[in-house]
Amino acid sequence: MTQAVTAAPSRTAAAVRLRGVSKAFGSGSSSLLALDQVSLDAAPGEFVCLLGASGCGKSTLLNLVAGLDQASAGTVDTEGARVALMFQEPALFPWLNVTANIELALKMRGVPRQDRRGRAAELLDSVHLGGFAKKRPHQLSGGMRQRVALARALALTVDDSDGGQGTVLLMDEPFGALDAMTRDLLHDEIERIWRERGLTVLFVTHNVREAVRLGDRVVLLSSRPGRVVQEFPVPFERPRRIDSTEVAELAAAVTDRLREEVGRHGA
Ligand SMILES: Nc1ncnc2c1ncn2[C@@H]1O[C@H](COP(=O)(O)OP(=O)(O)OP(=O)(O)O)[C@@H](O)[C@H]1O
Repeated sequence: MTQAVTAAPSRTAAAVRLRGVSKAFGSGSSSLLALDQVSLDAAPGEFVCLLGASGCGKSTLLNLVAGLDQASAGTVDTEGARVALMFQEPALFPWLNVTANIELALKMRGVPRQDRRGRAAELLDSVHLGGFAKKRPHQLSGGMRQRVALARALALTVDDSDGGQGTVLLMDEPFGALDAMTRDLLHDEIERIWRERGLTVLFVTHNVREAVRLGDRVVLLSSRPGRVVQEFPVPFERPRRIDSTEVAELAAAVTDRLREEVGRHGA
């Protein structure tokens, strides 16, 4: 294996900082501890993948970072960053065309009416959907719908002062429902957009190879309750191929560790 290895850039501040975060659902004897004392940082511009068995609290963790839910203990800090969330289901409004779906997000972000059409066109160009502005969601493939969902997430974070720097994008298995070929293309796309916009990404997936293909770092969570078990830096040069030897080898090591965890908890 002769692939070049690049050192991770030195980073100082954190865009996302979790310290001793626990989350319990319910109370008394029926209470369920979903996250237990999770401490985790994502540096500005870092791509962090969260991996774990089903039910280990990955979505709960993203919801806490998004401010959609409150931690039972500990602190969640996003340093004033704009935070957007993207899910496995694109959840577009079916009665609106692609442009109108994006314009609605821009409206929610407070972009003046006269600027919305142009901004929506820019965002659609950036996800390579410039020719599909008038289509309704049902006229698009699953991969295209996820591109629209990505453009909409970016629309919710527009800020002219910094061109997108200072945005935290939370992605909850965004490509989980797509076929392998489409997913591969979208890996290239999200990597390009992440780079161009200097986004900080927290990316939840069940797919170990996907995590190694995309992440600067892969964070492995245990289940019941979710705890950080191990972090794997991914030092390989980008762009990576999901079927490359180096990705496969590291993914195998991560999978072994994941199996140990799943075995321990009987999930
Ligand atoms: N609102 C809720 N009320 C009660 N329990 C919840 C709630 N949300 C999540 N849980 C429980 O917390 C645990 C963690 O759930 P979460 O959805 O965060 O896991 P996950 O790792 O994202 O799972 P998956 O990989 O299957 O999507 C699970 O046991 C789940 O049943």
